Amino acid sequence: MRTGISVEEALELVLAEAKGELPVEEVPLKEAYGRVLAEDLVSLVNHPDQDDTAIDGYACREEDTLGASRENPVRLRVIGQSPAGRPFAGRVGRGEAVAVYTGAPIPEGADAVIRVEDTRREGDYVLLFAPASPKDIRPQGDDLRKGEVYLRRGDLLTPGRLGLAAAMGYPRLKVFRRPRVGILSTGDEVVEPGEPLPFGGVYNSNAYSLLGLVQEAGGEPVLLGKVEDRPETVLEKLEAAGPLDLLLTSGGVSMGEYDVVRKVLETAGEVVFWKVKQQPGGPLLLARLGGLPILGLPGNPVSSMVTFFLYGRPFLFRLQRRTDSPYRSLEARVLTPFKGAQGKKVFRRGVLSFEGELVVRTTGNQSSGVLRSMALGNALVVLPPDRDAREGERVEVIPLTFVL
Ligand SMILES: Nc1nc2c(c(=O)[nH]1)N[C@H]1C(S)=C(S)[C@@H](COP(=O)(O)OP(=O)(O)OC[C@H]3O[C@@H](n4cnc5c(N)ncnc54)[C@H](O)[C@@H]3O)O[C@H]1N2
Ligand code: MOO
Repeated sequence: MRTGISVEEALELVLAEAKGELPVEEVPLKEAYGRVLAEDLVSLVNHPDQDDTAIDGYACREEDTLGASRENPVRLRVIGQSPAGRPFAGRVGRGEAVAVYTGAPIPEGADAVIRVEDTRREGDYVLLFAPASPKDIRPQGDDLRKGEVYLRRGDLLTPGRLGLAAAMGYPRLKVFRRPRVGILSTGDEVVEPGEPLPFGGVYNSNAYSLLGLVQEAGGEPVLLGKVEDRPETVLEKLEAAGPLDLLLTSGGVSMGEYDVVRKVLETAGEVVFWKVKQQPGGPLLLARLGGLPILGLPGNPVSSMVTFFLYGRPFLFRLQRRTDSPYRSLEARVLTPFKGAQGKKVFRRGVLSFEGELVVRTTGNQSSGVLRSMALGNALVVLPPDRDAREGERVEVIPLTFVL
């Protein structure tokens, strides 16, 4: 077992556990939002399908209209129309025009369009007060070319990508099965909301903040309740949970030897590391039980959330082969001081905003037990070991908003 490792080493060891392949399932487009593509998508069509018009007006030959103006209009004979979806079948010859509507194919023979505002219809004829131009013709395949790959395995299906998949002609998509993430709480003082709170008790907030974080990361949370004192209960809960891709435990990792989860992991499984040089979340533990990776998150409400965000989320992204990063760093100017820690990388909670530049303020009390900081804050302020941040300095911040 390794111990007292850096944040970077810990992340590497966690990611090395994301070896499994998630099964692939097929879903209709209307259920695919927020899922992760399991295949590259090649466009089945061109978009536009043909050269088409971006404006309502008339299609004609540019050379027939050169020099047209208010004073000297050009007169063309209207030989038909081409609404979107019902293309004009004939050919546009010299001195002729076809009425076209946005999205309609440009009729054969025409190489320019003019907007209706620059014309006047006179029975079978149209007067052009300006030259027609090719600039409002959208060439075939301007957006999508048949046979080209526009979406890749591992791409999160955002609204724009869902629309793109539809535009490429796919009614159903192959996506990865959501990773199943077990959430197991420990601690005799922990009770479920709704139950009476005994003396010294605390409501189980970790299970629910983790449930939200797992869902944000594309996973399917499986609430496993609370572990009792007997080591067998851990194994019983795991058996009852069915197959999992990751297990999160919360609590009972700081001192270890009295903790039931740690006992089980040391005897029935294998501890990879325990303790990372960071705050909050220093007592983080990584283990395996059978083939199942386990993150032993510290019990303090802020610590369990921050460690999931820094390690659990990247693990789930890697497992889903996600092409986007689990988090990103920005630089912001500090408007309130933040305190660092000796020998530890520190993750304070802040409110990030744009006020002519990116600025960050503290959420207030930075204790690992003050969950309000995670509810108020929208960013982690990252301080290297042995470094405070004074007002006016620039610091690294990691937004906690989940799609950038
Ligand atoms: N002597 C030492 N004491 C502590 C150390 C240490 O190194 N030496 N480390 C501190 C740090 S850092 C942290 S973080 C915590 C981690 O503690 P555990 O993971 O063992 O968690 P617990 O002791 O069970 O609980 C800590 C705290 O969190 C509350 N908690 C636990 N589970 C939940 C839950 N599901 N929902 C809400 N709150 C929960 C619990 O009541 C405690 O207040 O240890 C420090 N101590
Ligand atoms: O570092 Mo512990 O994780 O909150 O106090």
